[in-house]
Order: sequence, then C-alpha cells, then structure tokens
Amino acid sequence: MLTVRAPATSANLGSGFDVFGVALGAPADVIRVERAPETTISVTGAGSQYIPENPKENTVGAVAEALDAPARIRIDKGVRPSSGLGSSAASAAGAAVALNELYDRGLTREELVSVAAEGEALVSGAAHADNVAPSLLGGFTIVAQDGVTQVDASVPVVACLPETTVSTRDARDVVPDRATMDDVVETVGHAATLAVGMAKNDPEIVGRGMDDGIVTPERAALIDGYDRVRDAALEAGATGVTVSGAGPGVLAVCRGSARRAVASAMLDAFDSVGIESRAYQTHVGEGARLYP
Ligand SMILES: Nc1ncnc2c1ncn2[C@@H]1O[C@H](COP(=O)(O)OP(=O)(O)O)[C@@H](O)[C@H]1O
Ligand SMILES: N[C@@H](CCOP(=O)(O)O)C(=O)O
Repeated sequence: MLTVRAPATSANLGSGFDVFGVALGAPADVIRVERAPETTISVTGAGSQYIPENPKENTVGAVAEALDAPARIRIDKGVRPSSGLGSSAASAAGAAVALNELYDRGLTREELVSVAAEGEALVSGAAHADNVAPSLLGGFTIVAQDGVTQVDASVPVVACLPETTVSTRDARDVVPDRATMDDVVETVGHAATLAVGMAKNDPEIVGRGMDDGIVTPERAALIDGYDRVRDAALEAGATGVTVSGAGPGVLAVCRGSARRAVASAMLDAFDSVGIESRAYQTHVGEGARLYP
C-alpha cells in the first residue's frame, strides 16, 4: 500500500485567473492505494458525505483511468469540497502521485499535471490545472498554454472558509466573456507584480499584485459578507485579500507577525453577518508527499 499527502491549494490569487495557484501548508487530503483488478473508492473525512464513491464521478477515478492503473483507493478528506481550496484537485493530485508510483509509470510531476487535470474536467467542466499544479509541485505555480512554471515560496497566508459552499461549476458561469483593454492592462500589471513578489518571497509585493477587476467582483458577489471580511483583514494587517479559487473561501496574504490578528478579524467579520467560519493560519507550502 502507498500513501500520499496532497495539500489544499488556492487558485487565481485575484489577478491570475486560471493561471496562478499556491500550495498551502494545511489542510490536506491523504490518499492510500493498493493494486486491484478494478478501481474502487472509499471516502472519509471533511465533507465526505457530498463526495461520490463511484469512480466515474470522483476525480481520483478519472486519474486511475487516465493512468490505466486500477486500484483500491481510500481518500481521507482534510480539504472540504466546494470551499475554494482545491478539494477535488488535492484528491486528484494525490492519486496521480500514488498511482504513478504503484504502477511504476515513470511520469514526472510536471507530466502528472495534465493527468490530474482530467479529474477537474470531470467535476467543474474545465480541465483547469491551477489547483492540481501547485498540489503536485508545491510553492507558487503559473499554468500557461506551453507549460507550468514553479517557484518555491513560503509567504504567510490565512485561508478563511465560511460554512457556506459554492460549486466551481456554478462559479464559472459568472465569469465574464469579455474585458475592456483598460481592465486587461491593469490586471496584467498586478499579475506581474504578484509573480515577482512570490519569487522574492515578499508578502508586501504579493499583496500589491492581488487586485483584479475582471473576475473577482463577480465571484465576490456570490459570497455573503465578502466585503466586510476583506476590509477587516486589510485593517488587521493583510497585504492583500481575494476570493480563494472559485470561493467561498477568502485568502489573505500577510506578514507572519500579523497572521493571528488577520485570522481573528476574518472570523469576526463572517460572524458579524451570521456566518460561522474556520481560518487556517498557514503559508505557501510543499507539494504532494509520498510515504512508503
Ligand atoms: N475526490 C474528490 N474530492 C472532492 N470533491 C470531489 C471529489 N470527486 C468528486 N468531487 C466533487 O467535486 C465537487 C467539488 O469540486 P469543486 O466544486 O471544484 O470544489 P473544490 O474547489 O472544493 O474542488 C463536488 O461536487 C464533489 O462531490
Ligand atoms: N481557476 C478556477 C479555480 C477553482 O478553484 P476551486 O478551489 O474553487 O476549485 C476557477 O476560478 O474557476
């Protein structure tokens, strides 16, 4: 039996829609695999009651099929589904690493990105790889047409998850078809700033590059209390705040010394609109780890 811990991720980071992603130190899914004549899946842990065990409907089933690697697969969910922390992607990335090893397929982590993205196509209708790439490679990743670029980073973050859920599939329906040239120019500037900030591991520069006026306002409108939570986090010392993935999670970047205050301010702000939430005080972290 092989075991893999695959981290939650936060995609987009505001200015990098469908392009940027970071691996988070916590939470994570744990995937266990054993060879079997056909694929079976069992799911326990956070939100497991909402996750299908039918291999045709689960992201890990799509990965097993893509690698032609039937297995008995056990998923222990640490990443709650439909919260904006790449839950379906964490399972897919973990399964890709585990099954690649179990069947000695010899694919690199970079080559596993498109394999794991098959799982995302199954659940969100688009094979967006901005969650599976950081879950596989760790750090900060840029997914472009011609490949993935990765940089190690350890910027402190707070990921605050309200009890509500938003399906990525639904949240993709509100993404605008078009943007003005002014908005594009502004977003390119922010995205470039953010990428430099990650390369320098500097939360001030990362925070300056997180704003986006194209997709984020549409997504934020789906999250009750978003504006209050954002304002509270900035007031408490966050250098940048945005919707995590498709939401409803909210991601704040900050200096390590401000992390506790930022988390507490975000929890209080959700509470002030009658919504319970949970905050992960963490950092940009490592990718999927294989245990013998
Ligand atoms: N292994 C899995 N882990 C989490 N969700 C899964 C998995 N397989 C299928 N799903 C389905 O994917 C959907 C959640 O995916 P999505 O809306 O993209 O949110 P998230 O950002 O949390 O991945 C749910 O409908 C869930 O049932
Ligand atoms: N780029 C995707 C990312 C979705 O992330 P998730 O964690 O909400 O699944 C999008 O914005 O649709």
